[in-house]
Amino acid sequence: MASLLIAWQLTNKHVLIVGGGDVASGRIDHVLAAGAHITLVSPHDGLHPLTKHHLDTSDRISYHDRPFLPADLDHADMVLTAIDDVAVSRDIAVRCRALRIPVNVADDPSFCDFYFGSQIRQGPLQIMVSTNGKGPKLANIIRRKIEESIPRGAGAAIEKTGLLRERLKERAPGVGGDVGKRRMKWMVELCTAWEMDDLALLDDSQMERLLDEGWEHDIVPTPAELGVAPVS
Ligand SMILES: C[C@@]1(CC(=O)O)c2cc3[nH]c(cc4nc(cc5[nH]c(cc(n2)[C@H]1CCC(=O)O)[C@@](C)(CC(=O)O)[C@@H]5CCC(=O)O)C(CC(=O)O)=C4CCC(=O)O)c(CCC(=O)O)c3CC(=O)O
Ligand SMILES: NC(=O)C1=CN([C@@H]2O[C@H](COP(=O)(O)OP(=O)(O)OC[C@H]3O[C@@H](n4cnc5c(N)ncnc54)[C@H](O)[C@@H]3O)[C@@H](O)[C@H]2O)C=CC1
Repeated sequence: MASLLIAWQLTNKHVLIVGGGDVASGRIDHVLAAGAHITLVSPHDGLHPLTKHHLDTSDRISYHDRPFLPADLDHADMVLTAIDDVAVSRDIAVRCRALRIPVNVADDPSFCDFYFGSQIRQGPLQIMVSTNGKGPKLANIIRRKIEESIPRGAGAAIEKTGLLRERLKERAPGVGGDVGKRRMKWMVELCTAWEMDDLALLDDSQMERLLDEGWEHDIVPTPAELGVAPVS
């Protein structure tokens, strides 16, 4: 079976991480990037230097210097185990299943509700390569190849497009219906007609003109018409 690929929103949710070694330090990175609060349970003598660094630098981690206790699962929205004790890992996973808490078990895929993947983050651009558990090292190698081929302006273009879509929704508010259809059609035409590098260069006033001269007249001006010029 394939898996469902989604971008799970974790802002202000509570994630329990059990274990503080090499694998856990990577999990902490990803979970902090997603804006969640972390409870980390792991004896201090097994902490990886990167885990210690996270503890020193983030105020979103509550740390407990001890082995896992079942009460740690109270109030957890998600649980990640990354420990070198498969019996404990599986016990935690079974408890999570009973409580219907989604769980990832780093050392036993058959107990995972979801897998991690090899990730790229460039501003709002997020790419994850998954081999569905078959070949994590190959996921890493493929991710590096993809990284090399991402257009340089992609992150900035997405950022600007996000701002433009917000302004468009302020100007033409409403969810769904005719206004939704019209907004989507215009955004599709704009993103198709413009190069990513041009979108990345849009400044505040050009964005306003794009809405005044483009959206209001149901046309898509060219970058040159708005004075958007790539630096040569
Ligand atoms: C199922 C999954 C569950 C999960 O962790 O969510 C899982 C499971 C296991 N990994 C193991 C080993 C290794 N994992 C890596 C690396 C990564 N593993 C990651 C994800 C996943 N690993 C999920 C599926 C991913 C997918 O679908 O493709 C990555 C992509 C993401 C991340 O962990 O953040 C990250 C690269 C991050 C990056 O590059 O960015 C390396 C390479 C290295 O260390 O250099 C090795 C050694 C080489 C090898 O085995 O390939 C073992 C022990 C196997 C054994 O004992 O023999 C198990 C358990 C098992 O398979 O039984
Ligand atoms: N999914 C993946 O990508 C990968 C998974 N693994 C597997 O993941 C597991 C963790 O790997 P590493 O981080 O490299 O191991 P590690 O040995 O560096 O770290 C294990 C951590 O778990 C802690 N721990 C052990 N028992 C605990 C308990 N009962 N409660 C709380 N904390 C406990 C230890 O103190 C230590 O901090 C291993 O079983 C390994 O085989 C390894 C590489 C990649």
